[in-house]
Amino acid sequence: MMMMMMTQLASTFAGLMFFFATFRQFIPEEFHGHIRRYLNKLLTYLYPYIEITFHEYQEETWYERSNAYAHIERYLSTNSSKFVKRLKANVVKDCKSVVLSMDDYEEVIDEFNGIEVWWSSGKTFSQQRSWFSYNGGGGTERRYYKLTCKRKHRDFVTKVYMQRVLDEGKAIGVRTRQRKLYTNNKSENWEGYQWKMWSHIVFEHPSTFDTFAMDPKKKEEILNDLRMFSRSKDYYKKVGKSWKRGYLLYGPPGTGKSSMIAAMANLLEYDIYDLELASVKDNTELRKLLIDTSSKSIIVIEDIDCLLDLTGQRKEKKEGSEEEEKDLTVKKAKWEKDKDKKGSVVTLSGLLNFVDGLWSTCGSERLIVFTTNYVEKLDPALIRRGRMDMHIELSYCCFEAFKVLAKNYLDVDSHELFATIGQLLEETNMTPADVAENLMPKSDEENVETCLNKLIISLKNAKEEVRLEDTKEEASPKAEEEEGKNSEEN
Ligand SMILES: Nc1ncnc2c1ncn2[C@@H]1O[C@H](COP(=O)(O)OP(=O)(O)OP(=O)(O)O)[C@@H](O)[C@H]1O
Repeated sequence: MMMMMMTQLASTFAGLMFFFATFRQFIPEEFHGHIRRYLNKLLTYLYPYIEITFHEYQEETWYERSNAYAHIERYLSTNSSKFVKRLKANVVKDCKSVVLSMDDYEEVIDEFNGIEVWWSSGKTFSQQRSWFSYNGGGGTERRYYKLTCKRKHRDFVTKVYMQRVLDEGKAIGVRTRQRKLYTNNKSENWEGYQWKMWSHIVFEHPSTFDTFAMDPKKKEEILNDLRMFSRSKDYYKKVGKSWKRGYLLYGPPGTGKSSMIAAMANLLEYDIYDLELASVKDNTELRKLLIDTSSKSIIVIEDIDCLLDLTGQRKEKKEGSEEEEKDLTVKKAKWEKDKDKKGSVVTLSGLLNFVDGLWSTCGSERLIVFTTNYVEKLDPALIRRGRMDMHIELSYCCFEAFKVLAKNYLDVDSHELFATIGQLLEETNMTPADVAENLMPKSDEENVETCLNKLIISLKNAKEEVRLEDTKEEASPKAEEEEGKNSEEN
């Protein structure tokens, strides 16, 4: 109602201004100044309000949602939703709660320190298409909030009241934030109804550093590094570095690289962007994806070794074991097939720029994590300190790591079979994933002892397999020698 009245007053005044503009040529020049002054006075009398508009996307940063808009949205959802007639509902936290916000073209009155302000929501349409808010009809929807207050309260509203709205909106955002796991879409789908560069689901991985099995000293070191990073905003500014840090996680499959990334995200309360490089067409697309990531996030590129070998820019290639080479060949073939199917031409230099080029400084408080099973295959330029600041080796299960898994899976801190298991873990390699699988009870009949015994049998089998393998390898050169001798004699 109030808004309607104000709109009518505004249009009355606009009519007067139009009248003045149309007939100004018939009015002597010397009266123009006076008329304008009187019209301004009349404006203050007829329409003693000011309006401030907050757009969802700023013109100059079209790719970035305005923080102010998001803070206002949350503030209004929390403070005013009970006074609004039409609401929009968002279901959050695994369908357990509903967040209500003002629907388009709704109005609400807010009061602070005895001063009233009026908020309204609306949207405009532009013919220009963008990646963000496509309305399906060839144009773009751009939402905004409009704040109206009395002209005499301008200073109070713009300084004190608005600061309160932004601070409260930000705090609500921190309290209710649902963390997200993003994956990149193919660029053909970046324009179109509801399509964006990244799709997401709610991130609710249970992995934490408490449940993560590794040497406790190493774990503590990583925890300290992460905590230090997250509170070093000022330090990074002081030393002139952008606030980001690179982690290289390497080790055989099943040693916990993905679980550690989830634990990192849970510790710091960051979102995860899981970047599938094979779907990225070229370096320009890679940069656009980077720009569209938010702060407080972890950008993950898994199996980085595949990409680098295919670009043919690797400086140094070390031979791995036969099995490793075979595994890598299979992975590369799969990657190449995906890449060809999706037409990806991301290069090493594109990736280096992604990690620490000029564009990488947009946003802040970001971790970039590469994972690989073959660290020795990587281009040294990619993993030098400064790009990948911390190199973390995730390896086969040691006794300390086993104790964490025994606690997680069987809820035991000690047992008489622990000594045997400790001994076997020293003598043979088993990944934490395999140890965990053995420790997990598969039926009600399985108890702590049966599970520990299951693990002992698996460890013994693995040890025996290695022994047989070694004996075969030792025997084969001898057999070849014998064969050689025999053929010479014949
Ligand atoms: N260090 C660990 N601590 C606790 N659980 C682990 C650990 N490593 C592996 N696991 C268990 O094994 C499963 C597989 O591990 P994960 O996927 O993290 O390994 P990965 O190193 O990322 O493997 P890949 O290289 O094949 O992607 C996890 O779901 C987790 O349950």
